[in-house]
Parts: sequence; structure tokens; C-alpha cells
Amino acid sequence: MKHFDIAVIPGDGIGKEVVPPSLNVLNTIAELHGGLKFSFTEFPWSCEYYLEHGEMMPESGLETLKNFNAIFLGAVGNPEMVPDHISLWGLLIKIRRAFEQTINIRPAKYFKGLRSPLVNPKDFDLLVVRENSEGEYSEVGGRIHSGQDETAIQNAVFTRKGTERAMRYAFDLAKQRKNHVTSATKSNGIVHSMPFWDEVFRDVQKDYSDIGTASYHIDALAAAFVTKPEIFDVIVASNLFGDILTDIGGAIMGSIGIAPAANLNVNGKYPSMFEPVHGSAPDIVGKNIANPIGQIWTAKMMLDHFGEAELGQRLIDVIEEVTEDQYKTPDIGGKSTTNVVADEICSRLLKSEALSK
Ligand SMILES: NC(=O)c1ccc[n+]([C@@H]2O[C@H](COP(=O)([O-])OP(=O)(O)OC[C@H]3O[C@@H](n4cnc5c(N)ncnc54)[C@H](O)[C@@H]3O)[C@@H](O)[C@H]2O)c1
Ligand SMILES: O=C(O)C[C@@H](O)C(=O)O
Ligand SMILES: [K+]
Ligand SMILES: [Mn+2]
Repeated sequence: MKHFDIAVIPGDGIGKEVVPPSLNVLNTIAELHGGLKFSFTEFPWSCEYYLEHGEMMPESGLETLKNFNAIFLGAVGNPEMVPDHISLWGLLIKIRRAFEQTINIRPAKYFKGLRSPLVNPKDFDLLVVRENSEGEYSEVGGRIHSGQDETAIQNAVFTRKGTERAMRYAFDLAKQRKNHVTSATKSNGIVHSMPFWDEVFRDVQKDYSDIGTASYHIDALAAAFVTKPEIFDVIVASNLFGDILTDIGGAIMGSIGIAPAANLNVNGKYPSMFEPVHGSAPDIVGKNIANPIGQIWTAKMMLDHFGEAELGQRLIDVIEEVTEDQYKTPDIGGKSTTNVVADEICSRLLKSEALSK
């Protein structure tokens, strides 16, 4: 029996609505498999927790999380309660950094049952490798003076190690896909970090002579995600560029409520963290209409991470089938609730087992 200990952090807003039904899906998967068991330990760390305790997670939180095989997280943030930079840096980004989750992979692909906002979406299937530990997300800088002289300085940090690591990861992934990597740059406007980014990309590229490459400035790349997403395979991007591109990835599929993410610890020292691309969606909270697919697809990425790619593939096939059969939340043009969609995924998974026996 394979046993996985999962730390569960539903977090805020719709995180609390999409995580529980996704755990049902994982339990269903375990049932299907027969030799697999998940143990879930839930932590209430969130903005509510902050208001009560003055911190997003206890001081011992990281020490506690360290012992799990993975972290399954919903979303963090409730700007009415806690400023976003406090909540994100106190929980989500804190975990990413402490656990050296330096790579964030975020796929987007054309789904049969979804109505993409693109007139002719074609059959796109892309994967963004987002550098997840440095770049524009940095604590270097500060604020000085006041009044008309008030000044804010925010420094970006690009190390050769971090940049090269993300790029090599992207090239290695491309080998298992369509052998192409696109670099997201902005070396026409950002004069230090981005020419450096381009140089590292050219250096890394030399070790992967079989992989085709392209380099786009981020503005043009954002446009190309909309006009011709089918030309992309793997895209490697800095922390901020990757963040923005992956909301576009979700949007061109039909909703950012569908897009999944994996924050990967690639040195094996700490657990990786699986969470959807979307946030806590305060505008739809409490209505049971949040799309659970992003969170459930995130569970598929966790299965892949555990070496259960076949089950992961079965799950994605069932998600697609359920969507095609119009079990859809309102963000993708349907009338179903969060739970109806997730329950349908569970029951189809069980049927798929019956068929294969
Ligand atoms: N990784 C994270 O935990 C994460 C990611 C993004 C934003 N946030 C936080 O979430 C809060 C809200 O941020 P935001 O509004 O910029 O982004 P958001 O992703 O929460 O919402 C953007 C829009 O997409 C919709 N949406 C998002 N997920 C959906 C789903 N599953 N089903 C249907 N519709 C969905 C929302 O209703 C909203 O209209 C902020 O506090 C922000 O900091 C957290
Ligand atoms: O900026 C972030 O990384 C938080 C959130 O927007 C995300 O994409 O995970
Ligand atoms: K999230
Ligand atoms: Mn984001």
C-alpha cells in the first residue's frame, strides 16, 4: 500500500469551497487504485487565522509542514481583512521560499467541452515554467520620505543559479513534449536583468541542440497567447511574467478557474505544493458556484508528482468528459454548482473503473 501524507490548507474564500470536493476526488482515485491511500491533515491558516493570531501561520508552521509528502492548497487572500501583500508573503510565498519551491509549472490546453473566448482556439497545449523564488518578487527595496518626495524602490533579483535552473527545467520538459522552448523577455525596456536573462537563455540553449527556441518580449508574447496559442510548447518566464501569462493561459481555456499549478521543490529537500492558479475570488464566495476544475486538475499534477501519471491522465480525461457533457459552473457558461461538478467527476471515475475490469 502506497501511503501519502498530505497537508491541506484550504485558505481563504473559494479555497474553502473547492478544496473539500477535490479531496473527495482524491479519495475516489485512491479507491480506484486499490493500493493507494491518502491521509489529509487540515490546517486553518488564512486571513481569519491572522485576525485571531496576528500571523498567517504559527511560527512552527513550516516545521510542521516539512514532514508531509505534499501540500495541497486552495487560495490565500481576503483584502477586506488583511492587506494582500501581508497575507501572501505570510503564507503562500513564505512556503514557496522556505521549501525551495523554485519552479512553478502551469499548463493550459484546449479543452473540448469548454467555450474558449478565442474565436478559433485551435488545439493549443502549452506549459509555462515560472521561476518561483526570485525575480520581481523581492523584499529588496524600501520606502523613504513623505509628501511629494515620497519614494518607493523595488529591486528585482535575478541570480544565474535561479535563472539557469528555471531554463534547464523548461528545456528538460520540452524534451518530453514538442521540443520547443520560448523565452519571455523584456530586454528592450529592462536594461539589466533582462539582457542577463537573454544571455543565460543563450548559454543554456547550447546544451540542448535538439530543442527549438524562440524569444519574445513579454508584451508581444501576451498578445500571441491570445492570437496564436497553438504555436507554443514550453514557455520559460520570470516570476512576474509567468504569473501574468498563466492567468492568460486560464482565460484562453475559458476561465481562470480551470488552470492548475505545481510549486515544485526540485532538490528533494522539502515537500512540493499544489494549488490552482486562481485566487480566493471574493466576488463569488459563498454561492457554491466556484469552478472546482482548477483545484481538481491541481490534484492531477500531484498524482503525476507521486509517479501516478496513468491515474492522473484518467482524471484529466474524466474532467474533460464531464465538461463536454455540460456539467459546468457559471464561469464557463453552465448552471451546475461546485459540488455537482466534483461529484460527477467522482462517479464517472468509479464507472471508468467498472469499464476497465
Ligand atoms: N495563489 C493564490 O492563492 C492566489 C492567486 C491569485 C490571487 N490571490 C488572492 O486572491 C484574492 C482575489 O484576487 P483576484 O480577484 O485578483 O484574483 P482571483 O483569481 O481570486 O479572481 C479573479 C476573477 O476570476 C474569478 N475566479 C477565480 N477563480 C474562480 C473559480 N474557481 N471559479 C469561477 N471563477 C473564478 C473570480 O470570481 C474573479 O472574478 C486576493 O487576495 C489575491 O491576493 C491568491
Ligand atoms: O503572485 C502570486 O504569486 C500569487 C498568485 O497570483 C499566484 O499566481 O500564485
Ligand atoms: K491558488
Ligand atoms: Mn497569479
